Amino acid sequence: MVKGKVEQILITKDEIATRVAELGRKITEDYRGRDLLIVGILKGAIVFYSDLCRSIDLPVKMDFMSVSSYGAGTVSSGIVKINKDLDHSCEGVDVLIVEDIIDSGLTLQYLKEYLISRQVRSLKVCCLLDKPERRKCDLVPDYCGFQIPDAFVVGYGLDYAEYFRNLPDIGILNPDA
Ligand SMILES: O=P(O)(O)OC[C@H]1O[C@H](OP(=O)(O)OP(=O)(O)O)[C@H](O)[C@@H]1O
Ligand code: HPA
Repeated sequence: MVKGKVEQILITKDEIATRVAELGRKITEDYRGRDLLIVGILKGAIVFYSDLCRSIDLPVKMDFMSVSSYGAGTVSSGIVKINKDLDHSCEGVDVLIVEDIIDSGLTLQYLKEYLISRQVRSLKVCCLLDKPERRKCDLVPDYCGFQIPDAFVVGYGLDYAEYFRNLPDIGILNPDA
């Protein structure tokens, strides 16, 4: 089923694993001695989140938000909707948002403003993939796995119309599929 729908593997599972381990080491160094809350953004970040958290060697807390702005398409509607908020207060807490991808940047811009308004102690963003060419706002991640070209990608948590999230590699979607 996947054959023909993903036209090219962009990042292999081994390359992802190596980079996730590097990010985990860096985050461990940066947050040593601090109380960190890692916020995963459902659903796209789930696979990256679970691998990244296990590569961070610190006593962290985990929470999730669910937002959506793409529906079943490949272009952001620009309207970000919070479907699930944090379970606990984040006031005075060091928060790291974990995202699968930054494309237009509108989702993260909205989330950052929202969490800052809830008076976090500090706020940083870790994304696996960044498409800087597509940016519609001024947003730069603090930690980034890979910069990628302007193509719609799937796998390792990323979907098209909810499919392909379970692919172990990241590939470019065949636009005709
Ligand atoms: O930078 P942007 O243009 O805002 O795009 C990035 C967002 O788009 C995807 O979420 P989506 O709304 O598709 O939901 P999902 O995580 O459930 O797949 C992705 O997980 C990011 O949250
Ligand atoms: O390239 C992408 N793939 C999957 N979801 C996305 N959300 C923004 N960009 C993408």
